[in-house]
Amino acid sequence: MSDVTTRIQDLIDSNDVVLFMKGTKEMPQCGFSSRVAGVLNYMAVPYEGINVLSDADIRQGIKDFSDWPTIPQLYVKGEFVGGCDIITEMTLSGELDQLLSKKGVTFDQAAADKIREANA
Ligand SMILES: N[C@@H](CCC(=O)N[C@@H](CS)C(=O)NCC(=O)O)C(=O)O
Repeated sequence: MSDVTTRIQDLIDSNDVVLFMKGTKEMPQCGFSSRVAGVLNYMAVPYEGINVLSDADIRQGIKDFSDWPTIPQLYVKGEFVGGCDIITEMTLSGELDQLLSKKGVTFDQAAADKIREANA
C-alpha cells in the first residue's frame, strides 16, 4: 500500500464518521463541503473533518481510494457513502438516519426531522 493509501485507511479505521472536505468543519471553503458539514453539524453527528486543501496527497489520494472524482466524500464505519448530492438526497429521504442508526452512530433525530420538515 502506498503511504497515502495507508494514511487514508488509518483515518477511516480510527473514526466512525469521516468527511473529506474542502476547509474545516467550522469553516468549509466550498459550497458542496459546506452543505454536507452543515447537515452533519446540525444533526450533531460526531465526525472527523479532513481538510484536503491542506494536503494535496490526500486530495488526490481519496479520489483514487474511493474511485470517486470529487470532494466532499463521506465515510461511515469504513463504508464510502457519497458526496454532496447523495448525502443531500439521503438526508431528505431519511436514508442517512437509517444508515447512521444501523451503524450505531449517534445523531439528533429531532434535528434530522426538522431538516425534512423545512424541505417538504
Ligand atoms: N456533485 C458533487 C459536487 C462536488 C464537486 O463538484 N466537487 C468539485 C469542486 S469542489 C471537486 O471536488 N473537484 C475536484 C477537486 O477540486 O479536487 C457532489 O455531489 O459531491
